[in-house]
Amino acid sequence: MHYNMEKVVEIRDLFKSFGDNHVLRGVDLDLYKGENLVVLGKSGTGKSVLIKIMVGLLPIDSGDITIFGQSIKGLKLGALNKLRLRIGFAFQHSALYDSMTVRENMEFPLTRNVKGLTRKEIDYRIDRLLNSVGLPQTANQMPSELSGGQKKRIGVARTLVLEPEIMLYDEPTAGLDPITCMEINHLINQVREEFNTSSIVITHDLTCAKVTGDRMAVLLDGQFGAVGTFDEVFHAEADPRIKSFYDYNFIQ
Ligand SMILES: Nc1ncnc2c1ncn2[C@@H]1O[C@H](COP(=O)(O)OP(=O)(O)OP(=O)(O)O)[C@@H](O)[C@H]1O
Repeated sequence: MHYNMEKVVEIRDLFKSFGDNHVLRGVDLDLYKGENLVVLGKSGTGKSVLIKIMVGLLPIDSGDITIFGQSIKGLKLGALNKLRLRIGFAFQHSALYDSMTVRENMEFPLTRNVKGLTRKEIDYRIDRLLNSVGLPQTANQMPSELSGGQKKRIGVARTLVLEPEIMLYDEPTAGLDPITCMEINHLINQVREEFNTSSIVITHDLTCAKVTGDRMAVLLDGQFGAVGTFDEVFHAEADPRIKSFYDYNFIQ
């Protein structure tokens, strides 16, 4: 087991609706320190909504989320921004700025959020991360010159530049070929080892789930219907809704 029992995120009885669309209906979930937690669920079940609530981009209807022991409900903007800096969000579409080089892309969040760093310190952090993701040679390239997998790696490196304690990966392997998917899966595990992060990985990719996840949490009809290791969740007597998901998806 890679993680310990200290909770970094506690979600309790969380409700979120948009008009008549009752998306989250009493969600409970914990993220433990050092854990990779995979969130699975059909399209439109509310995975992204949950992540957006966590980083304060959407308000809570009722229930609560506690992050690093602090309730996010009613948090003032200053405190929310401080909390957000401890959470790294690796977007589905790596979201690099097309007009900036890789180095500039990484420098931008750093100089905007951390004051007083010297040129040497900035370069040291960027070079270290480019090495960690295996792409030191791309520093002066434009995003348009990178492959899809390389863009994802740079997206992860850019997220890590602020040294987050929690990483949120939104469909990290979407649109990649199977070999590149595997490289990204290994990168997610490597990031945990190297930077001591706790992570939530949202994915539809069961290979990604199996390789990266300590635990799976399956969102079904507004609640986590099953939470456990891959084998605990995907077994022969599982809920038919999970089995259909599993049969549809499973590769090996
Ligand atoms: N800002 C919003 N306003 C209104 N409805 C929204 C908003 N954001 C999300 N929804 C609705 O909430 C539901 C859940 O959306 P969400 O994006 O969380 O799904 P998801 O599980 O992440 O799906 P996918 O796997 O396709 O990314 C959808 O029905 C969506 O239309």
